[in-house]
Amino acid sequence: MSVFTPVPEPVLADWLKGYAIGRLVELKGISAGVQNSNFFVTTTLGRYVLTLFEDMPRAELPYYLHLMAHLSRHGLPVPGPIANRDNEYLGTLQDRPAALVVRLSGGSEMQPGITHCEKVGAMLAGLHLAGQSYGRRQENPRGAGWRDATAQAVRPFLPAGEQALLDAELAFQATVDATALPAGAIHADLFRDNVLWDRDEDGTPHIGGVIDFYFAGFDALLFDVAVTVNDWCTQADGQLDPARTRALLDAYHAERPFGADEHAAWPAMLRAAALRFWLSRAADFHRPRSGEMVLVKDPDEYRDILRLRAAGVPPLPR
Ligand SMILES: Nc1ncnc2c1ncn2[C@@H]1O[C@H](COP(=O)(O)OP(=O)(O)O)[C@@H](O)[C@H]1O
Ligand SMILES: N[C@@H](CCOP(=O)(O)O)C(=O)O
Repeated sequence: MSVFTPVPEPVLADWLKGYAIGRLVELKGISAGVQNSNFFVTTTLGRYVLTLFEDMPRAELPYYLHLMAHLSRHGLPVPGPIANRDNEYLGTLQDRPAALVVRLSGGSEMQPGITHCEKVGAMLAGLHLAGQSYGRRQENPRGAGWRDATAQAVRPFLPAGEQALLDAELAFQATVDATALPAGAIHADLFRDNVLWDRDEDGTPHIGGVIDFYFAGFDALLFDVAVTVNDWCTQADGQLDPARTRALLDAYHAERPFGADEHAAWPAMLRAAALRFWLSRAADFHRPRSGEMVLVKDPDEYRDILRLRAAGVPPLPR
């Protein structure tokens, strides 16, 4: 469920007077998503998505909204935020920080093929290249500090075998210096449900939109590639699908070639990315947010992916 805070139509109609996007025609809650309250808003001038931020510190939100504006200005299919008549992206609605962004077309593809993976690889490289000129900096909110604190919180809930896996992985990651890798603004959650697909007239899929930048931050670009590969290129048994993995990485490499330091760090980054989602899912599973119905994703999937990546991975393209 994704509407934690209801918005009555008359309240929204009044709030929209602070914008230059016409009058409210339709308001509809969105059932996907787990973090915030989201609505489709149609006005006499266009189609938008309204987000009420439920748990996120207000001071951190401008980083995400300005990043979306920056990427959109660079021609990427990222929803541009809408400024109000005070020229601000961030407002307040129902006592929550709130923002409107452009509604993009398309739907997610949960069973991607080679063409999808190629396009996602090229898109991710585009995001990273455009992000290099983004002037703001905010650390990855799910970086090393969060990882260590979450591991300590979750560890007591895990069976002995999983505790051993966690301890070994934390010890391994402590030896990895990701700060030396090429870095910049990363999406950090480019899962299949955060890309919207459209079709060309001949039926070829193309990316209509990349959404959900609310885990973005400054970190190693290769970590973002690893997060993306672990979701888009993993088979049902947890192993990487060789053809999809190659398609995604080749397409990325063609836009932003991987360096020697990235070749060396690749196995560690795939493991770090798997650990990050094992931990967040395990935390949601064992310590759910109280008073809310939230979708909890399966932590075991990423525990198994972590085990498999630690056993060996194919190299990056050269
Ligand atoms: N700009 C957008 N254009 C079209 N649909 C969107 C847009 N932003 C969000 N959505 C829809 O809303 C859903 C939830 O958004 P998401 O950002 O993933 O929520 P949450 O932050 O709560 O996880 C998405 O799955 C998508 O269907
Ligand atoms: N992609 C993450 C969950 C993040 O939720 P989102 O709906 O905000 O993308 C996972 O799969 O664990």
